[in-house]
Amino acid sequence: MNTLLQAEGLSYGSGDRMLIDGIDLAFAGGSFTVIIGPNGAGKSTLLRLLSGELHPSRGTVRWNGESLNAIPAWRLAHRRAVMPQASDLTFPFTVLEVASLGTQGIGRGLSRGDRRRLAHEALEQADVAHLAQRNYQTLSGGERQRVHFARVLAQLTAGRTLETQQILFLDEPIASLDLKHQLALLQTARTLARDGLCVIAVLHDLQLSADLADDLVLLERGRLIGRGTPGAVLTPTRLAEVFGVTLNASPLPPSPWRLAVA
Ligand SMILES: Nc1ncnc2c1ncn2[C@@H]1O[C@H](COP(=O)(O)OP(=O)(O)OP(=O)(O)O)[C@@H](O)[C@H]1O
Repeated sequence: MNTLLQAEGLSYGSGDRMLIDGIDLAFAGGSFTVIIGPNGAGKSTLLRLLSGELHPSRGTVRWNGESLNAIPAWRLAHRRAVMPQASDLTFPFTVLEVASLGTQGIGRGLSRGDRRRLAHEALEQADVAHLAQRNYQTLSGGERQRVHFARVLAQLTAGRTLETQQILFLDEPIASLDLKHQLALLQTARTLARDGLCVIAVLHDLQLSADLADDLVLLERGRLIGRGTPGAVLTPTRLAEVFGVTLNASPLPPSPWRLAVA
């Protein structure tokens, strides 16, 4: 594996509690990894540590061998985009302005017109171009989520004018989306991974995770319980122990969804 991002002995504590405890993980370009685990397992905390948004209490995160802490914020913004779980904006931005935020200060040799075009294209990719002039604050939860997906897509496209290796971090990106848009967003992420991007997402839907991910990272109480292909990680024993659910035969029975996302 051609490692792009590597976490070693990664730990994060709050008070006397370890929210992330001694995790070693490596991620390569061109891969789609999904972090799974029960509520409170530490998935968002891990994502924030890997993206450089949080600083570890112990351990390191390295980008191509270079400590994440040593990379200037502007360069990091070209290398990785983060779609957080919730993104409330207190300012009455239009949808186009929110998508354009992704390109602000990002990219080399881009004119204002180029940035606007990138934002528009990203809105189209996220199926919210028809809302471009709407006040973001008046949108539904799912529409807002799609606008933020457009924002990170625009950021990555602008960043590619300077950086060829990039990571997209997605924290429960489909939580508010209807089925069609869940599949569309994940399909877009998967296509980006096929084209060389490293995609790291937190998802709760184990079926979709198994269908779409190259590999899964399973967390429980801040610890790494499993890492590998969906078939290797989602064993009946683990599903019972970690999620408290039982399955009779195959860990993940055939689903009609699989046809749609193949
Ligand atoms: N700043 C903080 N201070 C104290 N505890 C925190 C802090 N941030 C998160 N936690 C706790 O750490 C644990 C892990 O939180 P995290 O949000 O990473 O979990 P998660 O796996 O993403 O959960 P969910 O599936 O519910 O979104 C939770 O028990 C949470 O209450």
